[in-house]
Amino acid sequence: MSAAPLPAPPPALAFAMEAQQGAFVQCVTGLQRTLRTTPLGWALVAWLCGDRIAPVALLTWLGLAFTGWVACLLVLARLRRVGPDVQRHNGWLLAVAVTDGAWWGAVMPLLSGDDMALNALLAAVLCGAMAVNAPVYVPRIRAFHAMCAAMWLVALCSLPGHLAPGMADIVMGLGLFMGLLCFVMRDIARRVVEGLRLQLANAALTAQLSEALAAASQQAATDGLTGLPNRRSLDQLLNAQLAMAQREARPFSVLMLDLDHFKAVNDTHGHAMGDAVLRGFAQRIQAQLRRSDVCARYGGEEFCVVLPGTADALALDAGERLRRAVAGAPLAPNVPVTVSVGVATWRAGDDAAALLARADDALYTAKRTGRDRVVAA
Ligand SMILES: Nc1nc2c(ncn2[C@@H]2O[C@H](COP(=O)(O)OP(=O)(O)OP(=O)(O)O)[C@@H](O)[C@H]2O)c(=O)[nH]1
Repeated sequence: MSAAPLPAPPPALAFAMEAQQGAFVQCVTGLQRTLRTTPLGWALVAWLCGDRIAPVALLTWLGLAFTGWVACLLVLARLRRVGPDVQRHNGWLLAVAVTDGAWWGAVMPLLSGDDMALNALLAAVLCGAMAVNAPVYVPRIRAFHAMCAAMWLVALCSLPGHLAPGMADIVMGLGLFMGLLCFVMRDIARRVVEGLRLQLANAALTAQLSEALAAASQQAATDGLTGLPNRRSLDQLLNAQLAMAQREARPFSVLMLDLDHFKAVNDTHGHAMGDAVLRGFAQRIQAQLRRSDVCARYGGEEFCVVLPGTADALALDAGERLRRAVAGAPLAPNVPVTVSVGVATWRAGDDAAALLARADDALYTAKRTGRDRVVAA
C-alpha cells in the first residue's frame, strides 16, 4: 500500500518556510561576498602587529585564519550548490559562523600581550570584524550569535594567561558591545525575515490577482455555450480590422451565418439538443477556417465570421465551404441542419455597422430565397 501524500502546508506556513529559505540563501551569498574582503583585515592585523610581536605568533595566527577562511569558502560554495534546504544545511552555516568568529577571536590569545596600545587596537579590530559581518548575518541571526559566541569565547582564553593589567577591562567592554549588538540585531533580523515573508505573500497575491483578472477578461470576451468570441470581442475585432483596412487599403469580409429553422430543432429535440447543435456548429465552422479567420457568436443562432485579407469571390467561396460543411453531416446525432450565409466585403467609407448591415441584408435574402445558400451583398 503506498503512503498517502503529505498535505500541503497552509499558505502562511508555506510563506514562512520560503522566507526562511530565502534568508538562508541571502546569508550564504552575503558571506561569500564578505569573505572575499577578509584578506584586507589580515593585512590590517599584520600592519598593527608588524614589529610589536614575534613573527612566529603573527604567522601562526595568519595560518590559522587562512585555513579557516579556505574551509569556510569551500563550505559556502557547497551550500550554494545543494540549495536552500534550511533544515538540512543549517548546521554547516553555523559551522562557518563559528570558524569565522574563532579565527578573529584568536587575535587576543595569540597576538595580545603587554603592549596596551596594541591590545586596544586588536580589540578594536574585533569590533570592526563584528560590525562588518553583522549586516551579512542579519537574515540568519542564529549564525551571527554563533559567530559572536565563538569570537567572545576564544578572545576570553587570553584573560587568565598573559594579559596586561587593564586588558581584562577592554575584553569585558568588548563583550558588552557584542551583547548589545546581538540584542539589537535580533529585532532587526526578525523584521527582515518578516519582510521577506510579506514580499513572498505579496508576489503570490499579485500572481493570483493577475490570473483571476486574465480569467475574468477571458470570460468577458467569450461566449459561455460555444467557447467562441462573443459579440463584444467581435466589435473589437471589427474595429481593429476597419482601422487596418483604412490604413493599408487591405480589404476584408464578414459572413453572417444563421441556422435554418432552429426553432424547430428546439421544439422537436429539446433545448439541450439545441445547445448541443450550437456547440457542434461552432466546432464545425472553426475546423474550416484559417488561423487568421475568426468566428464569433453574434447572438442566438446567428454567427459572424471575419475573414481578414479576403474579398468578394474568395469570401463567397469561404461561405460556400462553410455551408457545405454544415449541411454535409448532422451537427448532433440525428439532427440535420442547414445554414444560410450573407457575405459582405468592406468598402472604403464603411464602418462596422454599415458592413454588418449589408451582410445581414444578404443573409435575409438567402433566407427569403429558400435558405441553405450563400448570398453576397
Ligand atoms: N437551444 C438554444 N436555442 C437558442 C439559443 N439562442 C437562441 N435560441 C433559439 O433559436 C431560435 C431562433 O428562432 P427564429 O429566430 O425563429 O429562427 P429560426 O427558427 O432559425 O428560423 P430562420 O432563422 O428563419 O430559419 C429561437 O427558438 C431561440 O429560442 C441558445 O443558446 N440555445
